[in-house]
Amino acid sequence: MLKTLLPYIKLYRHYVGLIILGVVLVLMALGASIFLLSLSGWFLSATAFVGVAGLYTFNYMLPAAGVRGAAIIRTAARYFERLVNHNTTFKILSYLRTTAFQKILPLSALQLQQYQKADLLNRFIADIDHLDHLYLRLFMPIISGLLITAAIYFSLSYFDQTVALVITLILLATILAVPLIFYQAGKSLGGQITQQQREYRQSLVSYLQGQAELTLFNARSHYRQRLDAIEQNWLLNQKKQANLLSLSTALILLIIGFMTLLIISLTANGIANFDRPIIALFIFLGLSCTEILAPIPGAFLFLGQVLGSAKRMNELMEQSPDIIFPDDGKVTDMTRCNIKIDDLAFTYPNQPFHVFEAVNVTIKQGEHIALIGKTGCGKSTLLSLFTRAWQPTKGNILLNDININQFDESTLRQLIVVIPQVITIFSDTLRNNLLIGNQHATDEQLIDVLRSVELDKLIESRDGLNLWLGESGRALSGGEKRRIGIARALLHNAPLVLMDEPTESLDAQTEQQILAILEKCYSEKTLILVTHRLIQNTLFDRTLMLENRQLTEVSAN
Ligand SMILES: Nc1ncnc2c1ncn2[C@@H]1O[C@H](COP(=O)(O)OP(=O)(O)OP(=O)(O)O)[C@@H](O)[C@H]1O
Repeated sequence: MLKTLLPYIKLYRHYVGLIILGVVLVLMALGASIFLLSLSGWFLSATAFVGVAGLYTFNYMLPAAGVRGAAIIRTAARYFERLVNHNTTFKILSYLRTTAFQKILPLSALQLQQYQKADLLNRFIADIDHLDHLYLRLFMPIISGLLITAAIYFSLSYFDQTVALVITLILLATILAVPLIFYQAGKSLGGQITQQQREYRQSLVSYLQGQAELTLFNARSHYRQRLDAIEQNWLLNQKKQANLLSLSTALILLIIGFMTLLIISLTANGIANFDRPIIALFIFLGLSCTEILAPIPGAFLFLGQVLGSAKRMNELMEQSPDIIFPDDGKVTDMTRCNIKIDDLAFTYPNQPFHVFEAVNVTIKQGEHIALIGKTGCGKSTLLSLFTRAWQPTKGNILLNDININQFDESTLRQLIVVIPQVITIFSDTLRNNLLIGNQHATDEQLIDVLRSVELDKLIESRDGLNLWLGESGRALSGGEKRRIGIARALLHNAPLVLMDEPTESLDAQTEQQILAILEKCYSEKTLILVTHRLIQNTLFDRTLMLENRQLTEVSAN
């Protein structure tokens, strides 16, 4: 168990200061709460004992001030404790998400292929969220519970050693033993809930995405029934978990009740040389211990779920990338790029057929190539070999006469810019969507680039570069999204431009406009543009066709 959780516990070293502050605030809130209830109990019974005669002799002011002070400290400490501990949790979670993302980023397409997108998303959202239980629900209540128990022992032993020892032992036994019982009770349930949540999310995404196919093949209601069955089982297990949680609360109340009875019987004959109201102080203190014990069984009840999530995250994060870039790669002229493809062959793993074999071609610096071929002939695959998303089965790709395996990652990324088929627009401003192309670009450069791709109208709006593009760029047309893609590529300023069907599904007029923009902006760059049909345009110097696993030249424009 510790081995599974260790990577996440280690993260806490980055936040030691905040964690100590959190523990101090929890202790203050708990301490003030216990002090408040015990003092109030003593105060009430002390005033009852002194009766009317006490009006002139009893000092009401001091305990009243103590009660008020403790109430104020409790409220303030609880507020700041929530603030600090939730803030720390968010920081830990965001660090974890960033670290996890950095770990999976270098994984090859082959390694990522084993995970469904919905599964990856579920790991990033639900599994990482579960890990916040570790800090907020597990470590914090246990650590603060043990520390406050020690404080109770030392304070009470001033009044009576035996009662102090009994209360401390009951508290310690509950803090240490009850969690183990509920951990065992909830372990397999937690694992099942994590698994069912994952299964449900994946199936739901597939169900929503596959509506058209499911309807066409009359499989919608069958699939829906399967989805409902998973949901029912998931809800059933959540109900069992909630029942266990209620049982744990009942058990804690039983322990507190038992402890209170024990305190009454031990203190019935008075405590040492102290007045009788001190008995009330002990009883109320016993009752207030509910605050220490209440969160503890619940923490361990969810531990099974936390462990399940930690295992799934570990599995993802422990992978090492199978495509390695050298640290000290070769250097080259970053302003130009010629290409030599030498005897290149590629087969997807576990597939019986080559996508292509023995591909040989030389492309000069500044040449513009149209790469055509039927759907599924391997055009996108060829482009993905340039970026090293996949490793060729045989042969080499050379840029500026250097094998791409010999460049470090940053050099290769600076040499190549890819404009994919689908341009991803983030739910962010126009500026931030463009800065993806070059983090250091100035506003002037962004505006120039937008003019080059004829998107001036976007900056003419009231918000200018702060224009909010909305989720997936909903406010933009298909053609405008492609232009944003070209604008990003222009900002990246790489000498080799790879474009995957940039005019697919656009009308003929917009297609011509986009090609004109490419001709204007990329006259000096080496360009390979993938399309599945022949495009007659002055942009292209040559057209290459991928057919029957071979690359052949079609014609010179
Ligand atoms: N990850 C993968 N694993 C296995 N086979 C794949 C994978 N990706 C693509 N393929 C297969 O490899 C072949 C080439 O696919 P690719 O996407 O490169 O074709 P394409 O020419 O770009 O097609 P389109 O014009 O439709 O985009 C296809 O038969 C496809 O089914």
